[in-house]
Amino acid sequence: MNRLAKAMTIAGSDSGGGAGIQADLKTFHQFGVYGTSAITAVTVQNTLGVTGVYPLPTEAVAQQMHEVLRDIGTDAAKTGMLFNAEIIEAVSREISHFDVKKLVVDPVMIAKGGAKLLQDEAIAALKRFLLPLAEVITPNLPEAEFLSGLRIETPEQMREAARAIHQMGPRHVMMKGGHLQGDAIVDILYDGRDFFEMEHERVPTRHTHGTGCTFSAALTAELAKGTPLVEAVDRANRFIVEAIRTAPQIGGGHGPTNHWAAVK
Ligand SMILES: Nc1ncnc2c1ncn2[C@@H]1O[C@H](COP(=O)(O)OP(=O)(O)OP(=O)(O)O)[C@@H](O)[C@H]1O
Ligand SMILES: Cc1ncc(CO)c(N)n1
Repeated sequence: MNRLAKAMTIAGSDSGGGAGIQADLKTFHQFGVYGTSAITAVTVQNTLGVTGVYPLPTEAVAQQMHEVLRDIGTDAAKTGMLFNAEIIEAVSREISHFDVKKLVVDPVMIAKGGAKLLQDEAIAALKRFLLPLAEVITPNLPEAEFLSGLRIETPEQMREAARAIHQMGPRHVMMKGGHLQGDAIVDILYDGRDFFEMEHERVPTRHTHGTGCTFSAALTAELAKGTPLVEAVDRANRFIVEAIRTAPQIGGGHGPTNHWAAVK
C-alpha cells in the first residue's frame, strides 16, 4: 500500500451528521484519506435547522491542532465553521507554525436556515489572517458577496468578485455558482491569471445539507493525495453531484448527501 495520505478538518460539529466535522471525516474516509479534526464549536442541528451554537474556548481549538500536527502531521487541511475572530487568529497561527501549505478555506458564514456560523466582526480577521495562507478558498455566492462587497448576479460579476477576493491573498479562488438561476451550475476557478469555467447539472432536490462542507472536504482529500488543483476540483465536483443525486433521504427537512458516493 502507498503511504496513507492525511487530512485535517478545523470546523464545527454538526450533531445531525450531514455537515461540518462529520461530513468532512466521512468524506476523507471515502477518499481513502486518514482524517483528523480540531473542533471549533458544537452545534445543535438536525435536518430542520440549527437550534444551538456552543463555541469552544480558543485555547482548546489551538491545542487540538497543535497536538495532532506535532505528532501525526497532515498533507492538507481545510477550515469550515470558525465562528469568531479569536478562533480565526489562533487557527491561522497554528497553520503558519506547522507550515501547512495545502489549505482549503471554506468561508462558512450562515447555515441554510439562516443561523449565524460566523460573527460579523470576524470577517475582517478572516481576510487579514487566514486568506493569505489559503491554497484555495471556496465561497458560494452570498459568501463571495460578503467578502468582496460586490453584488453578484451574472457570470461577469462572479469573475469580478473572484479578482477582488484573489487580492486578499489566497492562491486560487473557486467560486461556486449554485446560487445563480439556471438548469446548469457554472463554477469558476481563478488562479490570479486565468479563469477556468466548470459546468455541471443541477439536481432537483431539497437534500443539500452540507454540500459546501462535503465538496471542500473532497477537494482537501484529493490535494492531500497529491492531485493537482484543477483535477482535484473536477473530482470533488463529480463527487458532490453524485452525493446529491443519491442522497439517502434522511430526516424531515434538508437531508444530508450520500457520503458513500462513488466516483471513477
Ligand atoms: N442541487 C444541486 N445540484 C448539483 N450540484 C449542487 C446542487 N446544490 C449544490 N451543488 C454543488 O455543491 C457544491 C457546494 O454547494 P453550495 O455552494 O450550494 O454549498 P453551500 O451553500 O456552501 O452549502 P452548505 O452551506 O450547506 O454547506 C457546489 O459545487 C455546487 O455546485
Ligand atoms: C457545523 C456546520 N458547519 C457548516 C455548516 C454549513 O453547511 C453547517 N450547517 N454546520
